[in-house]
Amino acid sequence: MTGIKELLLSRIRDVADYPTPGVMFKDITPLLADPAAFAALTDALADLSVRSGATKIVGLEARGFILGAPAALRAGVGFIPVRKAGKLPGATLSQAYDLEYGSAEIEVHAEDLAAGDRVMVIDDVLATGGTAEASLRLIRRAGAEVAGVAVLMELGFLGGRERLVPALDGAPLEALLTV
Ligand SMILES: O=P(O)(O)OC[C@H]1O[C@H](OP(=O)(O)OP(=O)(O)O)[C@H](O)[C@@H]1O
Ligand SMILES: Nc1ncnc2[nH]cnc12
Repeated sequence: MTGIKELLLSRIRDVADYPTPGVMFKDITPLLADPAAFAALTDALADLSVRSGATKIVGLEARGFILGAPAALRAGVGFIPVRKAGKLPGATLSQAYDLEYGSAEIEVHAEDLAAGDRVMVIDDVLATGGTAEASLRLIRRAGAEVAGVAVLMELGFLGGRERLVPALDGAPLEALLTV
């Protein structure tokens, strides 16, 4: 394990039975409160985005905003928020999906993505892969190309990678940590 992985892992807190019984919640707030860990994470995500040739970064609400926005600034590309339904004021594309603990619908401003864009999706956790998969559908429906998905942490036992890899169609799934 490299130094950065140890640092990031040490700043993620396990919270049992949150938000529902049986879920082990991975809380990234201690990592965000540590500027050295947050900077190392931002640099790693930005580096993956630059290497993938991404021209835009999509962040998935809400924790994907916290990680994706500084990574976009660092990478020198635009940041596009994919939000839970009903939060964006303009014309949107919508996609429904299932979560580890519920179901939801995400949206993007239709005008934010177009043919010629190459998009890296950033989020904190890959669990079942439902959120990320839905975001890939939105990106492609907008006419843009998927550069990859980059997450801080993959929960391997939930099978998100197996779900997402076919949907990625050859683009990389990068997880800085796997548990
Ligand atoms: O791989 P999946 O099973 O789709 O789960 C992963 C998603 O779930 C969490 O977000 P959540 O919807 O809880 O929203 P939040 O970031 O606003 O807390 C997490 O931040 C990912 O976006
Ligand atoms: N166990 C978990 N911890 C943190 N975020 C999540 N999103 C989905 N499952 C999660």
